[in-house]
Amino acid sequence: MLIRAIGSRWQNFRKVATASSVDNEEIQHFEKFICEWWNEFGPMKPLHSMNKLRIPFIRDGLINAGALNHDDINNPKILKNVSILDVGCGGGILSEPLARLGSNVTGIDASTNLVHLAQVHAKRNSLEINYLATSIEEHSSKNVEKYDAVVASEVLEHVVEKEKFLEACAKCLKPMGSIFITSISKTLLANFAVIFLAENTFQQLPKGTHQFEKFIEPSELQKMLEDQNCRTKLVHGIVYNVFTNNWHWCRDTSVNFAIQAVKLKSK
Ligand SMILES: C[S@@+](CC[C@H](N)C(=O)[O-])C[C@H]1O[C@@H](n2cnc3c(N)ncnc32)[C@H](O)[C@@H]1O
Repeated sequence: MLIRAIGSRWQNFRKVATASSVDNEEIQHFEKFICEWWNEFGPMKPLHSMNKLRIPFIRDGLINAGALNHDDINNPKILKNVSILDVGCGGGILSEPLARLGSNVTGIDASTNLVHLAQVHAKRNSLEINYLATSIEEHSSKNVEKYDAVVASEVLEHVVEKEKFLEACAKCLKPMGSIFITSISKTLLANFAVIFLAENTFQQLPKGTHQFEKFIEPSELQKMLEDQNCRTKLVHGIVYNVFTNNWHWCRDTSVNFAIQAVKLKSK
């Protein structure tokens, strides 16, 4: 009885002490690959190849959500009037092409070392990106309704306290702004495809990158977004070919998926 009471107190204490979405073991895991982050054929190669799919997804999602001026549609810097927060930006694989499309990108990550890498890499490529080593909870406390779009790509499956994470993401978003998320579904098929095949068998991803318990089904994510006043606009399934390192859209969302949701105006 006493042990159970102490155990429950300890759990509550831990919840308060770690009142953040950051799992430090995850951050340490990603920092191991810092030297190879920008190697297109290295351990982060699926993130590099995923850009072919997720950049048009974000760009077209913003066009369809009416976030762009009509005059900008044919401009190579099509996103020039759009402010984007890239949450869990890592070394900047997604932030950089978004900045090349003209958008005003802020990238945040819980890893100071990865943010430093991102800063150095952007500078070398003459890109102006505002990178910050911080948590989304901290950032959202000072940047309420600041961004036209918030992106969290391949991050949610590494986060604890997903509701808190999404609440903070939504807080940073302007009303009628879009949140774009890509993640992994909590299904046995995803466990097999991502952990057994991609990680353990073909080693297309570093072993130990994913834990099944942290995956989330799109329907559960949609519900959490609704709770933050964000209405789902699009849900796509994504399939990764481990042999060709190519990503494709598909109907089936039971392994990888992408969601765009729009923050409604407050009632
Ligand atoms: C798989 S990488 C994705 C990086 C980037 N989004 C991309 O697609 O190129 C996951 C990143 O999320 C960061 N991360 C994990 N949990 C986080 C959290 N709770 N808050 C902020 N960053 C987090 C890690 O440090 C890592 O850089």
